[in-house]
Amino acid sequence: MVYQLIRKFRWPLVFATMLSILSAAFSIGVMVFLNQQISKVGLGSENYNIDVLVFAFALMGLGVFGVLSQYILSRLSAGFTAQLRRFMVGNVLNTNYEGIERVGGHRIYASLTSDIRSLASAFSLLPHVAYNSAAVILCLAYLAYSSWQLFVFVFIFLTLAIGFAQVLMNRGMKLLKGLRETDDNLFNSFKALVEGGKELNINTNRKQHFYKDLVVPHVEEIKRKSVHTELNFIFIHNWTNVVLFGVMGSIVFLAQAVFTTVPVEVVVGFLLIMIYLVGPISSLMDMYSVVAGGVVASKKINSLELGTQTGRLADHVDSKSSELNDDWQSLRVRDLTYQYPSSENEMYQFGVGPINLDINRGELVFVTGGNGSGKSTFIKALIGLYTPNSGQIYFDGKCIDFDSDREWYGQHFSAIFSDFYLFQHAIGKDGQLASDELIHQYLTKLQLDKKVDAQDGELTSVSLSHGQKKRLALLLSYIEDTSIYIFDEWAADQDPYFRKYFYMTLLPELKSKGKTVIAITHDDAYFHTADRVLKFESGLLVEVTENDGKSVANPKVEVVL
Ligand SMILES: Nc1ncnc2c1ncn2[C@@H]1O[C@H](COP(=O)(O)OP(=O)(O)OP(=O)(O)O)[C@@H](O)[C@H]1O
Repeated sequence: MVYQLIRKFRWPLVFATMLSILSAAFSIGVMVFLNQQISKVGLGSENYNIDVLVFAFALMGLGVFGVLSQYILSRLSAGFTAQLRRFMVGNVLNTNYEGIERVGGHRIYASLTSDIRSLASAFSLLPHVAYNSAAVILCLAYLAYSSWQLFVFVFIFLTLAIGFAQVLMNRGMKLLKGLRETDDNLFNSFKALVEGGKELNINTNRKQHFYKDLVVPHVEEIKRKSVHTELNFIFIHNWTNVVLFGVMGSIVFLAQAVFTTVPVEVVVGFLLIMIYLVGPISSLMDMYSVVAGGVVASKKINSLELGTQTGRLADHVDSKSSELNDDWQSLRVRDLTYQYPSSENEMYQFGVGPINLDINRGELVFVTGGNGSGKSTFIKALIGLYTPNSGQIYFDGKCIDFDSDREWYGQHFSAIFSDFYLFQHAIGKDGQLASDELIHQYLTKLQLDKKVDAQDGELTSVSLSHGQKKRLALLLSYIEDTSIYIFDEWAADQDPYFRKYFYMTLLPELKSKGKTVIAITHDDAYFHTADRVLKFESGLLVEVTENDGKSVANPKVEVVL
């Protein structure tokens, strides 16, 4: 994913790099020019005015190309970061729910924040890397030109020194990887800190345990690993300095004892360039930690495999591909099974099915069963949030292919899960924000008109009780106006009055409009209002009770397509 993005920016990156190299060439040019001028000190120069003009021109080039490359670079870096954010969010949105659940919210959040930052920093350094590399290469070329004997010595010395630094660099990469892994744990703690705010606030023992046994060990581990990693890069930095000054000292001593034929001004020029080289080489070594951090971040983002489950990788959000089937008449489930993927933390893998079931247009179906019997799991597989391991779902005879039809098929459902998230914008079937008038009608219907208002399709307040929030979620579902409604224990938080209103008025009303309702519920007092009650036990559909009271144990459905 990151590689694709870098490819997208390759031409502006090449342009900024070229400008950086030009800027480097000018700075080396100034150095070389000054070096040559030193030899004229005390002798006078015939071309004095021309020399001053050339120098002024070189300074101008240095400034202009410097500013230009830095400006293009900052624009490029901001553009890359923005594109990376869009890419990441787009790919999270285009990733199957299963994939999101597998990765875990905290890991996605960690990537959205720390990995994007690390990558953007590394990306913005690329032209600086080019600048400094160019400076080093040009300097070495000039050194070779001024004295090949001294250059051969410098080259061998530097090659050996870089070889040793490489060992430290590889170690640094490993340390950075380890450091990044601990970030995920810390983000998990941050998630608990925010989401478990109430529980932590009320319970001092829990607060203590959370702080001392969960957060502090993670923070300390990060501190320890950071110091360790930093120490590695400090070694690299100082090793570089020692090597460079070592080379300079050796040149001076070798010039006295071995290379006695090399003129003094060549040795002085050589040293001048070497002193200049300290800057670019040290910068390159310092940048290595940032670039390596970017490589680690890129690998981390790729390991999430966002968007790859759907085969799409994009900086946009997929939209409905074709017209919905609003006239559908039957939804048939055949031998459907779904098993959660294995994980280290789970004692066993829960699965549902094989399940056979026919649901007709306009039916009111209740799903019941003990906690953990698989009701929600089945519903998630039914509506395409989970991909069944085997079996088929036929929507009006069309066998749903979860690779190509998932998006389209999912559009026929509006769902309120027990752990729902309440969005503030009401979006209609046409994808547009609903009119405030329509929102008001539903606010009145759901007895929230005194608490909530609407402005340009947005609910003005969602600071409500949990039961009231669920009513707002119902309002959003109404406005979505799909043909199938899924309610996962919707009435569980409602007062007796509203619970009755839900079962006796709202659900029959939806049915009378031709909507199909599948509601997970434990409210047996209202089971008689449903057309059918499906009972789950240990992942299996064990009983179907028809509204005439007829009960069918272990129902087998005739396959009629
Ligand atoms: N994300 C998950 N990963 C792995 N296993 C899961 C996951 N979610 C649920 N399970 C397993 O599936 C089983 C059934 O969960 P499910 O949510 O379908 O039950 P349910 O019938 O809806 O229960 P409840 O009435 O308590 O909501 C659980 O006991 C659990 O072992």
